[in-house]
Amino acid sequence: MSSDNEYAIQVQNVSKIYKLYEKPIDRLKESLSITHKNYHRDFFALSDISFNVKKGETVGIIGTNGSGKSTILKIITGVLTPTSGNVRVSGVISALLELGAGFNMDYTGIENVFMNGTMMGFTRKQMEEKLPDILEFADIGDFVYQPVKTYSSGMFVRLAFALAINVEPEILIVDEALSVGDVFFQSKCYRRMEEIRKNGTTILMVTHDMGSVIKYCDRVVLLNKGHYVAEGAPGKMVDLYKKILANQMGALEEELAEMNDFSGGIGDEENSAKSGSGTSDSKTGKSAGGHQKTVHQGLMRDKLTINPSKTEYGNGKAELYDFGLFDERGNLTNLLLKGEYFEIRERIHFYDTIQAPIFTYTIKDKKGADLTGTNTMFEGADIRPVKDGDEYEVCFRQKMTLQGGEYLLSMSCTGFEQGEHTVYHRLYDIANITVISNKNTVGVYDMESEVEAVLKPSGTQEEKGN
Ligand SMILES: Nc1ncnc2c1ncn2[C@@H]1O[C@H](COP(=O)(O)OP(=O)(O)OP(=O)(O)O)[C@@H](O)[C@H]1O
Repeated sequence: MSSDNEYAIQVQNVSKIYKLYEKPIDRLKESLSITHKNYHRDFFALSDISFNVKKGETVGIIGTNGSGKSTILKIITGVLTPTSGNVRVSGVISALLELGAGFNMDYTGIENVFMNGTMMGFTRKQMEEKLPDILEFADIGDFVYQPVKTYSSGMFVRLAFALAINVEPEILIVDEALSVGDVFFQSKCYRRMEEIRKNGTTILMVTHDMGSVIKYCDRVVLLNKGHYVAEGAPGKMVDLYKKILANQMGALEEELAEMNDFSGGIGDEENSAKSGSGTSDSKTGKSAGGHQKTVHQGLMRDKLTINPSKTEYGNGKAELYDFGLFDERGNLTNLLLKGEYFEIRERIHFYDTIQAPIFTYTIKDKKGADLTGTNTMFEGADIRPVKDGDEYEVCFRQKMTLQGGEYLLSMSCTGFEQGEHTVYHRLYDIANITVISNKNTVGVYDMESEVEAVLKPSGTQEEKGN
């Protein structure tokens, strides 16, 4: 049972409606109308959004452009008021919203630091104590004595972030700010965020960088066009988000319905992936897009360990009906040795004409971060147009250089139709790959360094060793 004080942020049935007028004059006409005639239409930037953030959690909000991410952050921080619903916040918020929010452009950097500190409830003395850390973190030199309107966007974000993160906030809210600033500053910010997160700060972040979402968030809320879609484990939510990006709304709804069948399952990694019948609907014999399926015998995939959860989507013009993973000795296996060559084979049946199909594979870690992958387009493979009834067999051959560990393999047949990226059939996290290694190096993969070390003892001739 959850008690109220376990939450840092509670968002309850929040809607934000903007009045949109066709012409500027309509606004005036409406305000002067004696009959109270409407000259506007209501636009729901947010429709009845509810979610909670527990104290100490790092939660990400993701969604396509215009889905309402910034709007909800602004409502939580009090910059905007909701049209209906309410937000309860427990703790001092430090927010890094869009560039410029909370800063007075005519004030110097230092003056802005003091002004924002006061707004957060700190005394001048407290801010004076924090100032050295803030300035050191921002590292913009004498510019702190200049009005912020003279700053480059990079300098501005350095100061704004340094301030937001060095006041030891109870709740830190970050909106996409990290995409500005150079790579060194970004990594410094992430390190600092990691520190304050370990100290128990609640973090709510909006970002389009799915790698950061998977790496830093405990939980993710997915919005679309102002509506709440789902919340749960980062890897799962990123997969749902990719469906929205690929316009696979049917597949998305199917998956959401399955997630909801597990009452109370949303937000729980294990429960949010429903056990299903593998990658195809074996009862109806239909492909993802509803075409009558061709039945294939003697499948490679039958000899592999595959994900029992339902993990497919696509418009049904193609079916990736079989795949295999072969080690250097030609064994069909999920087990590979680091350093050996291996093959990923895919067999695809087509139910329609496709001018330029693309075949792909991706390897992810357990948290859902893409580690590597390629496709026939990147590789410049000669792929011909296909028609109903055709089949393709594709083989990717490469060396396993990932460190020993457990990984997940996804694959798909995609393409472009009228310039739009189209997913014909995608199987994600369909099989595991276990990499066995007798020598691990640092990080996710091994660059297979060749080492040459030369000892030069004092007073002797040089010795060479490998
Ligand atoms: N002042 C406003 N008047 C009218 N519509 C607005 C206003 N501010 C935002 N909107 C609209 O509300 C919707 C949500 O905007 P918001 O900035 O919250 O989206 P977002 O998810 O943060 O998008 P992005 O990823 O592009 O930053 C958008 O369609 C936007 O055009």
